[in-house]
Amino acid sequence: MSNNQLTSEQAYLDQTLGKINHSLEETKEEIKKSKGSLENVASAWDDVRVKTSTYSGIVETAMSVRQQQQAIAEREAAKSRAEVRFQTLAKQEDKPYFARIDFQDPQEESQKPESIYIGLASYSDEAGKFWIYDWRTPVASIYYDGGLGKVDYLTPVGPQQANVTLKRQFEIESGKIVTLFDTEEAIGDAMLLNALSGESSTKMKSIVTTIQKEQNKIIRNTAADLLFVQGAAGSGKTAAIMQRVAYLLYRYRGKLNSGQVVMFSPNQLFNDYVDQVLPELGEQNLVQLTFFQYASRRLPRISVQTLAERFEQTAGNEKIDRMLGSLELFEATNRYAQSLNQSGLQAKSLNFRGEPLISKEKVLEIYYQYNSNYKLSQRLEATQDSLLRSLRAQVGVQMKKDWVELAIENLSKEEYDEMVGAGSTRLGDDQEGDAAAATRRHQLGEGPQEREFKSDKQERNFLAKKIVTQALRPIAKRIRRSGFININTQFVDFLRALPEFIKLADFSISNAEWDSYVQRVIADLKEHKLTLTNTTVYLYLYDLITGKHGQRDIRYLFIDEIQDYTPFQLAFLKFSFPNAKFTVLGDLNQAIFTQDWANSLEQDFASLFDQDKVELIELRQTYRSTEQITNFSKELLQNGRAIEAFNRDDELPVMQLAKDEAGALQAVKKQLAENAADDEKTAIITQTLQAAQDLAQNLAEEDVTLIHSENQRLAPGAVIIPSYLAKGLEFDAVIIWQADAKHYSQADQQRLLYTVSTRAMHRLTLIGAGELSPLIANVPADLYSREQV
Ligand SMILES: Nc1ncnc2c1ncn2[C@@H]1O[C@H](COP(=O)(O)OP(=O)(O)OP(=O)(O)O)[C@@H](O)[C@H]1O
Repeated sequence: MSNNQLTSEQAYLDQTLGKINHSLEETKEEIKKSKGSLENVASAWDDVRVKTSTYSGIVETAMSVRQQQQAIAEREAAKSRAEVRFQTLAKQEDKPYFARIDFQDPQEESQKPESIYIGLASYSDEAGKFWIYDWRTPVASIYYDGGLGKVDYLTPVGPQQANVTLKRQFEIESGKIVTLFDTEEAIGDAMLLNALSGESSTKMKSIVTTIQKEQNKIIRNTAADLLFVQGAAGSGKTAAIMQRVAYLLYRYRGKLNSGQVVMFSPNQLFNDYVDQVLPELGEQNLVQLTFFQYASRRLPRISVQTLAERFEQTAGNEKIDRMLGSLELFEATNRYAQSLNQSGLQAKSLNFRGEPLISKEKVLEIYYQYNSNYKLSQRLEATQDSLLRSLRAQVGVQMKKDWVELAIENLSKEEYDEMVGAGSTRLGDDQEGDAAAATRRHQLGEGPQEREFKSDKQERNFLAKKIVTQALRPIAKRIRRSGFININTQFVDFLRALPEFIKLADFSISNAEWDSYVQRVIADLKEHKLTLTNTTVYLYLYDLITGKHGQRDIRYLFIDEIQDYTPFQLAFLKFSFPNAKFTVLGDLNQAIFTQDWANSLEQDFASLFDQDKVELIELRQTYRSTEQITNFSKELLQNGRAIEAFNRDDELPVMQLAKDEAGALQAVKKQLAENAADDEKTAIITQTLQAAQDLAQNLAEEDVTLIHSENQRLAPGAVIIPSYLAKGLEFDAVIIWQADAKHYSQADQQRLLYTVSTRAMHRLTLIGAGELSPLIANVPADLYSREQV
């Protein structure tokens, strides 16, 4: 960088900042003005004369109220526009841009190249000159996509070409250029290295200044219905999708809002970790939830298997879990539901005062009286209508019963007044609303006046009708909510009938194994418990029977850590969000719940989409960890070769093996102290929750926080955390606890060990007791150092 360049760039920056400052002052004025005029308009309410004695007076009053409301709404909109602009400008005042590119249209090479500056948001002055371009504009894509020379980029009107003559990156602090470098690369290594050498934090940061070419493809993709991102641990999958959300919100501004974008994330801690990225980019947060939350919210009376239970209880059920999570089962559920059109619905009697009012046989008779061409949802709707009619017919029957007589006798004065005063409502209407409105009208003296009865009989009949209608109301509600279907029994019936709908032998499951599994599910259901896999089947079956169509307003759905989902769950999500485009991210090497069969997940899920609309992007370069940590951890895998480390040098991972657990504990204490002295934030990662709790007890004297539940917040200092909660997170230093033969020896623990090792950014220490883990013994000896402690 020459001094001349620096001087002229600083001059440009000063000019830009001058403009921004000016706009900032103007916007401040605007806010003040709109606040003032809002107050003026509001005080003008006093001038609105209410005239109600004549018809024209009423019309006049209504008109002026309306004008007044409109004036307030306009002022408010202007004020909030100005406030948003003010916030953007205030951010720009600090760091207005981070890059510059010069380019020419290849068709017009005789002309001077155009220079554009790229920042977090666009800025143009009164004359319409663009001083800064938002990083999401089509032209800014040039910055991320290639080096110097000819570059293609996509605009809303089609592909464009540019001949890039300069790429310059800046670091600006408080209005001064700190560094400036020109690069021929897409994004120079120097800038990236700088971005990556920072410390870990409890909040993920935005990466807009250093988005890589492959990541840019993910961010700007608008064509795919299913965008499948397979990427190594730390390759920036999560980072890329957070910027993708910001991009989509910008690209479809006005048509898409953040409430229409949903992300399924691995756990709550992760939600907490990423929740600053979008606000940092000037956008609102998207809706984030875990699959567990989604499923258990819909089944408040069932306790759905938690993340910890799922992680610790899957052993022993692999074959059956695999079948229950398969697309074959999804299809089988469809076939079973279809068969209910002929017979097999499990109904419940609608009981009233301890006895069946409408028996389950009657419910079934109604359900099956319709033509077999009916869809399940139509059949259900027709049944609901018919049952509501039967219920209304019951009013007359019940009115004659003794319990009604007794209820009339026992009416208090208040109850009597209430009944006699308010208007009547019909069963099956939205009674709560109607009744409330009627009472309000009554209180205002607007509703029907207190009745006068011609005879005692008339009074009795009136009261009896009221009492019966009220008493039957919960049943009407149950009918409208399809409470006459016994979904628990239906689900069990499906499980029992399953061998007719799927070949168990294809999954190497014997009939006896299946029968005993069904018995276990029945026992669980009695205790109101369901595994996550079963919950999904249960919900899908329920949705098919009741004809639910899912949430049609959701336009984009993101699923992170897709390797922990079953094909069935994914198919269910596709069914539940029928209008959404899917972006799914995963690393098959980090499958810690679904094990080997995660390998077919990609094809399974893709098979649900139009093949022309499926795109796969692979990210191989890792950014999180140092070269040494990446090279070590990829050797833990059988197929880790394709992973490329980013050239960032640091110390080798260390394997510390103690004679016994007490020695290992000492080693952890020592390492914790060393990391703290070096200012490295440490996570001690255990395999299970139990191990984390035990270790926390043993380290009670140390300054560490146990993260035992996903509902906690990430604490700023050192933490102890079980493996399944560490997913997606990162720490300066990681200590893997019990990294020995006793705890990490099975082939299926390879991925787990890989997942936890790749949480480390700068320092990785594995601590164990007894024998060296065979999984670590497989790693070439020059990739780590060994210490006997
Ligand atoms: N282009 C980039 N510029 C700067 N930092 C980046 C870039 N890409 C990724 N990173 C950083 O690398 C780290 C890992 O990224 P991220 O968490 O998105 O990876 P991931 O693929 O989701 O990992 P995992 O599968 O292990 O959860 C983060 O700190 C992220 O900010």
